[in-house]
Amino acid sequence: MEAILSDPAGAVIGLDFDGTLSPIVPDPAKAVIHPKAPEVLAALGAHVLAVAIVTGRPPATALELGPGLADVPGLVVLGHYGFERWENGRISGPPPPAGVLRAEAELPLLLDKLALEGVTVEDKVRAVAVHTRRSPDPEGALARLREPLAELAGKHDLVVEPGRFVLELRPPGMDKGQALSLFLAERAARSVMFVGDDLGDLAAFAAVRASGLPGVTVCSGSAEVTALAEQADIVVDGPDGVVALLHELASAFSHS
Ligand SMILES: O=P(O)(O)OC[C@H]1O[C@H](O[C@H]2O[C@H](CO)[C@@H](O)[C@H](O)[C@H]2O)[C@H](O)[C@@H](O)[C@@H]1O
Repeated sequence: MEAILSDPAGAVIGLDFDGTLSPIVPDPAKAVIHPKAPEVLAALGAHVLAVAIVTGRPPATALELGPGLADVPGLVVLGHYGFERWENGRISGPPPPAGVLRAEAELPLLLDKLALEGVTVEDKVRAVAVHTRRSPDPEGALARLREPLAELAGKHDLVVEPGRFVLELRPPGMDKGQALSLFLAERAARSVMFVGDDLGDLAAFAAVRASGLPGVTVCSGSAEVTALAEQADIVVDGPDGVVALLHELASAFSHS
């Protein structure tokens, strides 16, 4: 934190979206960014080298669920775990892999056979997520889905990314760690902070450590995920705690 405070112009602030900037809600389509997050990110963006949102969401969805984010100075959104990038109003990325469409086409039959109530599918074009949060037994449904979804993913050259009551089928070859490492190198960052809440953020924590830069890892804590808190330098209380921490940082910058 010392390095970030003394040289903000060299700092990259990386943040996850769901569970970090946006409180967890039962329906993924109804998630919305914490009302104070865009303003505090804009305040930070005015001082640091870059603010980067590194998320499993498509960048366009993160921006849609986060009105005001597009105005954060210099914001970059590394969506789909880094496969798709939004910057200066433009989205770039490789073509979506064919395997996702094929796997998605097989999902209805697979889910019918398992007869799991309340399991929902989120089509993200470059990935497909199977959610159990709205099932009467979210943990049980997740356990019954693990093996068949791993088989389906393997058949279509995809990998399974586990998250908070979700299993996501997505292409291999990129994760939040790689996305963050590439971004730090591209910007010649001199320090880094990464804030996350879920298992997919462990790779970004590892990238902070592997970068060799002065870095700090922050967990947006929840009762649902404990593995990340164990690896974090700082644990705060969910998105409210994240916004409070970012606010403190922005205030420190504006008073120095
Ligand atoms: O990398 P992230 O920004 O954390 O995105 C990970 C996944 O988040 C979303 O699902 C999670 O949030 C939902 C809304 O609060 C919640 O209903 C769900 O249970 C969580 O798993 C999103 O829907 C996925 O596509 C993202 O990959």
